[in-house]
Amino acid sequence: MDMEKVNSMDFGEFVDVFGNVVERCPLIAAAVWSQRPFCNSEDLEKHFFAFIDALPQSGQEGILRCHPDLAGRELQQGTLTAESRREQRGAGLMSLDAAERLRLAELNAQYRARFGFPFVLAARLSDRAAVPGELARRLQRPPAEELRTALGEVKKIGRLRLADLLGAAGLAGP
Ligand SMILES: NC(=O)N[C@H]1NC(=O)NC1=O
Repeated sequence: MDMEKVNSMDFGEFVDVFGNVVERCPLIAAAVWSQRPFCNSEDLEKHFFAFIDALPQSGQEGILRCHPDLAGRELQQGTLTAESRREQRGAGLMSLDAAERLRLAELNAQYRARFGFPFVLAARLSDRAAVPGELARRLQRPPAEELRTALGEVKKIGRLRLADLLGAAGLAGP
């Protein structure tokens, strides 16, 4: 999909296509649409990230809270978004054994209790073997530092999702 196509999208189409670049936060795509035209994919990405950076802490924490746990209840219940499902499956989080699932559930709960938002990690850049160690490590960090790290992961996820969308031949159109 080229930028000309992106820049020609009406509001509804843009939000349909880019609404989950940030997990369950279509409001961000809705706000970014107003900034068009975009000169290239980096420019488009910059607007998504600038919106996140400009939010007060409560809004940034709200974005994190829109993310499903890794290997959590929504994965078990089949209620993940298509993007999250693909990412979690790719990292092997759909094939954990019972002990691994329990360990992650405990760590996720500890993390949420400490910071007040779920543990967020770009699953496509990690894997099932690395996630528990990374979670345990980040559990020890000071809250302000951890908020910055978690938002950095949201941006990594968004960058990969944008690349999928902009590279997708099926969406290129005539
Ligand atoms: N909790 C969390 O990190 N969730 C996410 N990570 C990812 O790569 N996709 C998600 O939904």
